[in-house]
Amino acid sequence: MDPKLGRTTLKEWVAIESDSVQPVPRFRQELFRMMAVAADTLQRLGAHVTSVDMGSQQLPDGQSLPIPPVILAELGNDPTKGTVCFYGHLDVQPADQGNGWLTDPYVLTEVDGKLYGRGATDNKGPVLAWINAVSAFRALEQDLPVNIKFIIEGMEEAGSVALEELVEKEKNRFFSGVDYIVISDNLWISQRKPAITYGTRGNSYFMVEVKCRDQDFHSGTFGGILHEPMADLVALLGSLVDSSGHILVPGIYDEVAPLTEEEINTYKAIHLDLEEYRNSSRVEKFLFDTKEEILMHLWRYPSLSIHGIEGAFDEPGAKTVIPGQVIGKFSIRLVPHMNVSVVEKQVTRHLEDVFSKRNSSNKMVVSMTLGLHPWIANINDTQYLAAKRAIRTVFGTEPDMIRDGSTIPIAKMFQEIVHKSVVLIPLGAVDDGEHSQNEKINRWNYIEGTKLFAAFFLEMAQLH
Ligand SMILES: NCCCC(=O)N[C@@H](Cc1c[nH]cn1)C(=O)O
Ligand SMILES: [Zn+2]
Ligand SMILES: [Zn+2]
Repeated sequence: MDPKLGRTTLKEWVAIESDSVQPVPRFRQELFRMMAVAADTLQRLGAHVTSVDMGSQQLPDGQSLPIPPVILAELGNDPTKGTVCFYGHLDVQPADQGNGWLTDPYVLTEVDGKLYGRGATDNKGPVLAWINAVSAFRALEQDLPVNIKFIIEGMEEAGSVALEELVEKEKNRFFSGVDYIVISDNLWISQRKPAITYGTRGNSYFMVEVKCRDQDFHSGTFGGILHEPMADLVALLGSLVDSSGHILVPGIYDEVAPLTEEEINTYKAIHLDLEEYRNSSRVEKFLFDTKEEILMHLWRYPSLSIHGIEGAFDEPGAKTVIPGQVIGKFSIRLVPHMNVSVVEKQVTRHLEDVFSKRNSSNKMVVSMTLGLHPWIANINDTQYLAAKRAIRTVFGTEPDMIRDGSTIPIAKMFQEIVHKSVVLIPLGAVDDGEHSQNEKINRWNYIEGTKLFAAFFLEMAQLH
């Protein structure tokens, strides 16, 4: 670490095992350490830093764990300048070297220009790139072209626990002077071409429980005389989506935004080598054959995925059990202008309808455990123009204007609560492997990404 500039390296950050997904005291300690290191880095840069106590988290097993603080930091408060707020997270997904990693996930390791390590791209690298960009102005003894704020959390991978309440609370204080919000927590759609993201899908996560009793049965003793919970559940799950990916819940497509010719042209403009995409994903055939259809079904149409069955026998071997109670888990990715509570009603009504036709004596309970709204931005907002110009300067090309099929709940929260324009400026390449084994960020992306953020500050200052 450079004591004067507060410069920290990605290697130091990756070495901190800030896993927020596994709720165990050791990782929580690491998360607290991570947030303390980040707060210290920002302080050394000259930022005014507040580490907000987020209280504790009640787990389903009765255990309580402390939530790492959220960092709110401010650099500059010149009223003649625009204020850009950067959101990032420093927690990571679990990583276990025994589980397919070729290097130690917590030791940043360079191989052929690729920096491997958990959190390298999601999201420690991009947070540090933003800090490095600020630090570059400091090193050159130049005034920052814009006022900068940071909101950095440590629980994103666990669902951003308690963050919405904090954003609500800080709406008229920390966020009052903010003009624009930048998030860099997703990927390009290509290996080399930069992108700007203007929309994400939402997600409604469902659990459907089918219960006969709270104990399993022997299938020799009871098989043939029971309404088996698993058979009910498989029928319920099988009623949700057909083999072409079309969702069978009545009314689910009613509110989906109509497709315009202009929108189709935006998909045509994106360069996506389908063959390369298919090969790198190691998938023999997708549901759709054209680039436009693939992009539309990832970004602007809903999809339904079945994730798992709790209580099912899933071990190797041939146990002759009839599970007494099972819980099916599935989710629907939502798109503009679908509504979370309408979807909840449609899904519940559909499952009740299918279940009632089975005349089963089991009990079925449907619950929506997560309702995250889709987000879409106005790409004519100033910061989109600034990001495009900065990309032209640093990369010498026009960006792909993309949406993301996954969900970044904080984007919609900022839009709804803070009422500020949000842009996603990803730095990582399509093959960075967020959440997967051997996550990496390319050295080139990390360095050019830092330059991109610095160029973005300058463009924002001109356009504000
Ligand atoms: N490329 C950004 C990925 C962010 C991400 O993985 N978000 C999760 C959030 C979520 C949605 N439902 C439950 N968690 C995602 O699965 O989209
Ligand atoms: Zn992330
Ligand atoms: Zn993630």
